[in-house]
Amino acid sequence: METAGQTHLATLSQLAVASYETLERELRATIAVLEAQARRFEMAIDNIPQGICFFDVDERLILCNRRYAQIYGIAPDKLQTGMTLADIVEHLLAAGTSAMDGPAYLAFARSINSGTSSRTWSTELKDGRTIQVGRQPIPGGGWVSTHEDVTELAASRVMVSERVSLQALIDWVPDYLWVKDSESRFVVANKALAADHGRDPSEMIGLNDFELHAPELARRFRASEQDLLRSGQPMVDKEEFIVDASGTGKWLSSTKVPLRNAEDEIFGLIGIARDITARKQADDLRDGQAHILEMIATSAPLPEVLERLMRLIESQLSGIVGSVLLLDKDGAHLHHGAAPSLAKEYTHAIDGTRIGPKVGSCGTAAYRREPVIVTDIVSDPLWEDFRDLVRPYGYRSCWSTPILSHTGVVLGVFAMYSKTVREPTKAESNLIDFTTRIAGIAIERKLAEDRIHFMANHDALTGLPNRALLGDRLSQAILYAQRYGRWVSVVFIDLDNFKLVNDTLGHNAGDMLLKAVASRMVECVRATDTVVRLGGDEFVVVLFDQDPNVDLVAATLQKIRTAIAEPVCLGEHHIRATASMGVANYPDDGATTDVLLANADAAMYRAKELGRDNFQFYAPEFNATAQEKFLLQEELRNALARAEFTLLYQPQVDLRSGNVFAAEALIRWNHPSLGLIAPMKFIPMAEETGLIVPIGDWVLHEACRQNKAWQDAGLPPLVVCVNVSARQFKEKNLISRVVDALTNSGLDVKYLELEVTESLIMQNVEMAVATMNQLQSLGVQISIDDFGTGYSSLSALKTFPVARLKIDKSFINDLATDENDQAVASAVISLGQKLNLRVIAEGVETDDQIAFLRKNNCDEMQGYHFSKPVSAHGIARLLYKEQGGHTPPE
Ligand SMILES: Nc1nc2c(ncn2[C@@H]2O[C@H](COP(=O)(O)O[C@H]3[C@@H](O)[C@H](n4cnc5c(=O)[nH]c(N)nc54)O[C@@H]3COP(=O)(O)O)[C@@H](O)[C@H]2O)c(=O)[nH]1
Repeated sequence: METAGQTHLATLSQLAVASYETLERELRATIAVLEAQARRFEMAIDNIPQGICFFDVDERLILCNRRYAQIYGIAPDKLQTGMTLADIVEHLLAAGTSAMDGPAYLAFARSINSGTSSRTWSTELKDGRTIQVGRQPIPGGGWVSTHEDVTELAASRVMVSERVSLQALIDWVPDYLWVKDSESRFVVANKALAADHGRDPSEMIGLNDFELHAPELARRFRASEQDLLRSGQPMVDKEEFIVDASGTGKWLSSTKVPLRNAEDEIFGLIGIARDITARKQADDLRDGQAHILEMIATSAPLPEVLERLMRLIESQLSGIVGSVLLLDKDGAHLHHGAAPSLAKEYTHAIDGTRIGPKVGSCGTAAYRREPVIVTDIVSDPLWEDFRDLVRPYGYRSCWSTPILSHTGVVLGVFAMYSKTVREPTKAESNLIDFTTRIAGIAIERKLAEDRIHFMANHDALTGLPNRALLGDRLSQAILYAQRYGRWVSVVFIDLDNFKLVNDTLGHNAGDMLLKAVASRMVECVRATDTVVRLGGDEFVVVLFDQDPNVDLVAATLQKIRTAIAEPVCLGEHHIRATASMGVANYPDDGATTDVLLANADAAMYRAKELGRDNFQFYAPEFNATAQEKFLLQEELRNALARAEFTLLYQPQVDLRSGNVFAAEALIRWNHPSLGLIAPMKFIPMAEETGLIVPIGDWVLHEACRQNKAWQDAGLPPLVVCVNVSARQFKEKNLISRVVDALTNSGLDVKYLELEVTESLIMQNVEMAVATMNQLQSLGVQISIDDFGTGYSSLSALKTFPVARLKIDKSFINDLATDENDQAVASAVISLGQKLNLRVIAEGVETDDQIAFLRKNNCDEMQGYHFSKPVSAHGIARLLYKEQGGHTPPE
């Protein structure tokens, strides 16, 4: 290549042969052209990005550009044409850019620039820059060199080579790893991350999130990263849920840290994220199970527990929905307990399915009591009858597991449906088994709670609501009545003489009677009414939403009364029960549950007082009666000390001779202000309070004393009969008390007879017979009072050491007309005859009754027909009269 200098010299040699003027003109023109060319050439050279130098064969500088001076830090004016290479090296050293010293640099330059071949090499300057130098020889000697600052390029080359090795390294990392620039573009991405997007790591470079993710997720990523780049705050182990490009939801734990350059400026970020979906699922499963167990422990409603359980398992198994079916009490039908994700129409369609050997997966699983895995509903014969039903919903496989109690009883079925034809994996089966067991615990617990609740609110014997439920039902009835202007009738019911049945026929018979009466009462009322057993023989009926009409209430009560009175068969006995009932109506007789119950109770007591087997509507004075009863009880406690008791005597007559042979002592209470009080009014009270023991003692002493007094007065000797109450009879020292009474009075034991009731004996036959034997061995006679009412059996009667049977008044009252009473009376008489016992009829008031008794060979009688109970003087008078003597003095 010709240099500018060569052209110049050639031109000058041509001009030497031309005429001076012409030549001068031409020369000037040529010089101008050449100068212009040279300027353009220099300008061009100055504008190229590389430094450039021309050297002649003598190592002298022909030309260099500004860039060259700039690269080496030499002032441009220092570089003059004709300078030697050594001069330039001097300038270079002065500029301080050379990394080598002068001689070394010169030697290096000369070795490089010698020869005729082209060369390229890099040199590193003192300031760290890398200069790539090219050398090209010039024809005829000399050379041209080019100089390019390749520092950045070198750096990126290093980076590229580093990146290549780093890529290999990070591709081993199973987590997602990436570097992004300040614009959130990927600079580096590892294989795991790239593979998720179906790419190679190199294809990720330069992409941003919007090119990889759905817009919403991309926006989320970008916003958080830009925030991080702005604030410089790293994001550490942030757990976030994303839906990836394939539509799969996954949990990531992400850490993103800003990247800074030497100037501490942020130019990008490095991120690492781990797919923690499996761990999250395990956590969710554990937390979910803990939550469900807590729900079970805290008695959360069963549907809520089952729904939570179902949602939990659905969150663990992809593409699966399920249901819990509960087995009805009848053990034959299935009803839905929870099916949050199953198509509602389908759920309804199979609700109430009967279990059986070929009833889809669930009905069959419950029937077989083992899991039934149907992988393809379309072809499995178990689904034959249900295929059309399920088709519209697209379920193809159904895996059903019976839910069993801890004793192995089927409680329901756990069903899982998939829209693909498949069977469960091992892991899925394990999870289903485990969840099914939890469902079993929840159901069993609910059943136990229901049972406890029922037991707490119901009577175990009759199954009726108990006192605990009464308050609730009554309150609701009152609220309803208040709102709609209706009545609530509260009926207190107490069976009459129930204790007698219990005592004489035993507790089993008593229980049977209570059950029979309870179910009859329930049949008499509407489903909205409530029949409650308070305990013992006490019941309450709450009549809900009543017409405000006493007659209608009375009609219901009469219905109950009639139903109760129907005979009940208790083994070999047929019992006719009766009840005393008291009614209080809301709102007239009370506004609260307590007041209504108290007033119905008072009315019931009134019914008892009025002879039982009737019902009474509450009246305010009943409470006054209760108050009165309380006061009377207090008076009774003092009556003995105040000597307010007296005895009347009722003669007993031999039916054949007509002679008085005995007298029954009957107590009276002569109250200073209340007057004469009948025993029926205070004896039960004395029994209740235990006062009967000292009172009975007094009667015994007084009767013996009086009898001895009659004898001492010269009257024909009589037997005095003294009633002994159950409480007295059970006293341990009864025998010694009797002995005391005889000793104190001096009465011969053969003139004392004790009357014990049949029911008293039947309460505890063994004990009664033992006590009666002791009395008999003393010489005291015993008669059985109220005979015929206590259900004593013939075999038991034979063992009783008694002298007389006393036919109860209730059988004598209608003796003339009632065939049943006649049958009982004649049976008792013939029984006495067979057992060699005397029989006395009590309550005899008419000639017809006497005629019947005589005709049936009854031995004795007592009753108003002959004499009412009379004073001791009255008896004396009677006996004198019988003797044909005069009336004794008072
Ligand atoms: N533990 C004790 N109980 C006693 C004592 N004194 C009496 N009683 C018991 O009280 C009940 C009621 O007795 P009372 O009012 O005295 O009635 C007796 C007779 O008056 C009555 N009676 C007798 N004959 C007739 C009649 O013809 N008609 C009719 N309507 N009543 C009549 O019967 C009662 C006697 O019954 P009973 O004892 O079963 O023979 C009563 O149960 C007494 O037992 C006592 O001191 N202690």
